Amino acid sequence: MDEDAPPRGPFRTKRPLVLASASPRRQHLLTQLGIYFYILPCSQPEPPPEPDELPADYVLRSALFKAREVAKQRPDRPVLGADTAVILGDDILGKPRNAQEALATLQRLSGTDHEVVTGCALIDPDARETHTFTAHSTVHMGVHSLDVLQAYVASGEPLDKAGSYAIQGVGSFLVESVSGSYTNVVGLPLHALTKLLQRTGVITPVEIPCSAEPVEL
Ligand SMILES: Cc1cn([C@H]2C[C@H](O)[C@@H](COP(=O)(O)OP(=O)(O)OP(=O)(O)O)O2)c(=O)[nH]c1=O
Repeated sequence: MDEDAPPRGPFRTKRPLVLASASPRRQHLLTQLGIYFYILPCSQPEPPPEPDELPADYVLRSALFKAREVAKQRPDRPVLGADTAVILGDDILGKPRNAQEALATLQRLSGTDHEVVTGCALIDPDARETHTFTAHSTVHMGVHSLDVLQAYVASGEPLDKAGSYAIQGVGSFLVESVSGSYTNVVGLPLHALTKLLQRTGVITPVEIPCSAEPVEL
């Protein structure tokens, strides 16, 4: 990226970060904010949950794992890792292994409330600090017939999504309501993340020339 490039949104990127993610959704979420970043997915498979590991502890551990693996390759830049899981009862639901598992998951989620938790880890080499946090959202799924769920699975969208659905995609029809951050369900809690990126100087608000006329409300 051209680090002198003009800002594309409300933030100027002062320290381009490395996004340790292969998720097109995470890449899109940062891009839509106009934040400049490099993409360097973690080449190692994320660790599975430990027995009885709390969901928030797991997604944090997984996000840290991804960030630390990529930071080994880019020790000079801030590195952001993230991990999102759908929690139903005591089960941590990641991405389905196949269409059958995706359908079974969606049948379990139908008509219920479930949690979506995302862990984020930002490694800041300049400050020699690692920042971590989790964000929780509650999703209420409507009741859907087996035929509809089978047709949704056949679309292929569920196969690379935690919980076997994409709230931002075709799967939006499944969701009756969300409490908490919507972007957290997609894969990055942008409200909390942009606060952290500002605190660490990765981004700053774009300066508005004082000559700019105030917007007539
Ligand atoms: C619940 C939900 C998940 N997802 C996606 C976001 C993530 O890409 C994926 C969660 O799996 P993750 O393991 O968090 O991420 P990933 O494997 O896709 O990418 P990486 O590990 O390289 O960062 O599910 C949606 O796109 N929409 C949704 O509504």
